[in-house]
Amino acid sequence: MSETLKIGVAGLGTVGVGTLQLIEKHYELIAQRCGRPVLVTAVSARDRRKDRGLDLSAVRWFEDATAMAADPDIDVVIELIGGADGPAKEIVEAALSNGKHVITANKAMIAHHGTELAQRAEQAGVALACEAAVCGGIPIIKTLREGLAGNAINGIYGILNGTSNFILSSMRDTGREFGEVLAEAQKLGYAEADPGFDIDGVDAAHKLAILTALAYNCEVDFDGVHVEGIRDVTSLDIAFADELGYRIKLLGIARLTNGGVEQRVHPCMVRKDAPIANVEGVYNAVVADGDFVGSLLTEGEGAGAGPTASAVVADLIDIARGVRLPTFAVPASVLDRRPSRAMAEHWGGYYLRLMCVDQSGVIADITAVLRDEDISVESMVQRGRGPAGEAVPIVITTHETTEAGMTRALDRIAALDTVLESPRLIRIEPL
Ligand SMILES: NC(=O)C1=CN([C@@H]2O[C@H](COP(=O)(O)OP(=O)(O)OC[C@H]3O[C@@H](n4cnc5c(N)ncnc54)[C@H](O)[C@@H]3O)[C@@H](O)[C@H]2O)C=CC1
Ligand SMILES: N[C@@H](CC=O)C(=O)O
Ligand code: NA
Repeated sequence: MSETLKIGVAGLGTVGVGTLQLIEKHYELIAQRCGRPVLVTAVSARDRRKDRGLDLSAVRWFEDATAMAADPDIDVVIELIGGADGPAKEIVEAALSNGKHVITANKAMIAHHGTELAQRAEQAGVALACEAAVCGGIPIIKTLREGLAGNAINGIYGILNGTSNFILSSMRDTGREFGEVLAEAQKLGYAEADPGFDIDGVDAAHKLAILTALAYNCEVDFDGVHVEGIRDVTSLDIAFADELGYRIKLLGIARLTNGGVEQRVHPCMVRKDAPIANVEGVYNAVVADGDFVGSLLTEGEGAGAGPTASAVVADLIDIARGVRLPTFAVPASVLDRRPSRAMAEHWGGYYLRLMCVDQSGVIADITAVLRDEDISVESMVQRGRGPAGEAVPIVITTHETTEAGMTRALDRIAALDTVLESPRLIRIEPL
């Protein structure tokens, strides 16, 4: 067997601990598959005294992870700290400039600096691998870069955030409140250090920006993603969706447009019988439509220690085997720049929920605004009879129309005296 591959791991939280456990448990299996032993010889985290249930007695401890990244006795640095900038980026840059391969689960960093870091890795002749950064255990980067390499990708969409899918599924199935389910996702190790990234759609947008670069050979453009999260999705909307034959899912969607690319993350109404509607809990799924392969759905756990460690170690095994692949589907130096399509140009159906005073003329006023914007109503439901002055929900679904017209209509509807709360809008996605 050839020489041992020596690993330094920065960050020993959910993913770091899971990765060390996997490498320890499958030491023999990994050595067999790589034709050489793979050993964690150094680690760095914030608190040395913390009990992580790991035996670190034979491993060098670095207080300064950047020093670890520069240590001549380490071949591969695994960055599992998180954050687009700060220590994580410094460590990765130090590792690359010292000629070390890097593996990272850090989607925020790749979404913001992926093109530049991949170029640095290529110049240094080392790997920068990030399978764990997108959809945890699903090998979606490998799928796009390798398995579908012969296809032009017509479109790609998916459930890209485990925490928000867990919240939406649990709210629907158990009637539990948003906050309570989020706390459980945090306890299970699914959520980001700042869970706002999960529930406001930012984490899904990080992943979508990476998938777009892989699918369309373009630079990673996080700022080009339209982002909305699930904070405003209520149990009432979930119940109305069910009644109308839909489920609410937070989706990331990317498509080529004329000369550009459309990238959007927002809650969607999807028909209950669509495969993606039945992906529940912490599971993620990605549907890629290739021109020769057709539609391909991959599904698996998108967060948590085990699935994420599985992806980290898959990258590690590639490196140990001597496989050298670019971070994206083409070398970073030849990635194109593609302009993003504005959300105002979106064309689709809409679900609107309005909380209105229960009096005559209300519906006529609302439909008059929709008529003025040439928006055609598909269905309308009013529930209950409220006591005088109390709000009752009116739910409207529309045929396809423009986002710009819908935004103008909603501004006027929100200003009506009989509409008591901000209107809720959820886009209907025909998948
Ligand atoms: N938790 C999950 O399910 C998944 C997480 N990720 C990503 O993996 C990365 C790590 O996530 P988690 O393990 O959940 O986070 P975590 O918060 O559980 O762990 C972070 C670790 O980094 C250490 N750390 C912080 N600053 C440091 C520094 N300056 N030097 C050395 N260590 C430092 C902390 O002590 C802690 O051990 C993040 O980029 C996250 O987005 C990716 C996929 C799934
Ligand atoms: N917080 C993320 C973790 C995995 O990327 C999620 O919930 O999906
Ligand atoms: Na993955």
